[in-house]
Amino acid sequence: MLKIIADNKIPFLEGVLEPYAHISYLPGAKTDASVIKGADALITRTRTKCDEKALSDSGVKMIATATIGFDHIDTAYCDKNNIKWVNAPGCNSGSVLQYIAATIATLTSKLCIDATQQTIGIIGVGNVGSKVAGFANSIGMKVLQYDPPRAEKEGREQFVDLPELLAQADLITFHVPLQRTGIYKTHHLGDAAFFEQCKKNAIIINSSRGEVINNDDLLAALNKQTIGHAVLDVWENEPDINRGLLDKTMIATPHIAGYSADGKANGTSMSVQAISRRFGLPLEDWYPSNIPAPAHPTLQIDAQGMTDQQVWSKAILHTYEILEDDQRFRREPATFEYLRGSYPIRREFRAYCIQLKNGSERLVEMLNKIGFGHVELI
Ligand SMILES: NC(=O)c1ccc[n+]([C@@H]2O[C@H](COP(=O)([O-])OP(=O)(O)OC[C@H]3O[C@@H](n4cnc5c(N)ncnc54)[C@H](O)[C@@H]3O)[C@@H](O)[C@H]2O)c1
Ligand SMILES: O=C(O)[C@H](O)[C@H](O)COP(=O)(O)O
Repeated sequence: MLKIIADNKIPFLEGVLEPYAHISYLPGAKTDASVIKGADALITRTRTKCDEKALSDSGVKMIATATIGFDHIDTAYCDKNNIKWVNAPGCNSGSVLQYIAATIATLTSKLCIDATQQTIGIIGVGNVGSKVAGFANSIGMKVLQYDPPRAEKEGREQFVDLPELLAQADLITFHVPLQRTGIYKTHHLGDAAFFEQCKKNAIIINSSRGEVINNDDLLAALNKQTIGHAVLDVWENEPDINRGLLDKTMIATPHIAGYSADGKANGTSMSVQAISRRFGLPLEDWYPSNIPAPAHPTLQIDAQGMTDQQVWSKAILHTYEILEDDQRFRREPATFEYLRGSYPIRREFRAYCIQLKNGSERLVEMLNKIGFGHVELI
């Protein structure tokens, strides 16, 4: 019988593959060579290091990671050794969008900023970055996009170069993969020289990978007030993060930007479907049917006397109050992995209905563009 090892923190998976495979659920960080030996396939998260040390002599034929990022997989080793690997492109991009939207709603309110007067610089415009660009456009921000691999393929028209972005952007948000080498290297893309080129009050947001920013340089830039603020979901050396940097951040979370239930369901189903295709199982269309509904799926807003920004902020923060994650984390930063493993159910915008009293067609269109499931004037 097919033997599969799956990370025990992948939701919606239990019971699905059991009719066709012997499946063991193990903690991701402890899934090493000693337990992998003899398995045909792995279903992982980012915490399982899939490298030569773990895989050589294991017999593993396929690795499916239920995540967007795949920097925990030595893809060159896998390719050379005929181990098929797949990630789950875009699976939780809607969740990261919700994280960025909640960040913008929170910051604009805290700092009394009019979003329509702000320029956002997006570094990496793939699945997540393009959703962030669409959101920023829909709330009236000016958007600058930096993505050299795309610019090379598609032409430079919709992209700027990095110095231009850094000179103009009030908010800078990273959505690149972690690449340690090569012409498109992103490791420590955010370093001292990068922060020197930013506007003095620039807000840096990182929800991509911790190592994309040199955390010591970011802390120094915050201390020297070379930049204004930082919002971090990802950190160098997780879970043992730089506590000095944590203290200086405006919003801090333990790598949960992609943790919506929707994103996890997408990731799990993409992994199951890929395993199914590889091993000929009848689960090629499988998708979880048990995603919990939001506690309060309908929100009524009386827009009388409110600005558009107040309305969309209220709608966004109803779905995701990001400061609750921030506070939980700051209270006990040492519980980084526990907070991730016990993350509450969060549903994305599409699971919500917004009823607008005294609203306008313009606001309805804006909320629809943001991605709410249903928006109506009442
Ligand atoms: N915090 C979280 O929970 C969370 C959730 C999902 C994804 N992520 C991470 O977010 C990142 C983006 O995810 P995605 O789904 O948008 O990935 P993606 O592959 O769809 O897009 C990445 C984009 O970055 C561009 N890029 C590559 N090298 C670049 C460089 N040197 N400079 C600028 N742009 C460059 C690519 O051309 C591509 O368009 C990944 O690192 C992923 O692991 C984090
Ligand atoms: O790459 C991704 O998809 C995200 O970073 C994801 O949220 C990582 O989750 P993990 O596997 O670490 O639980």
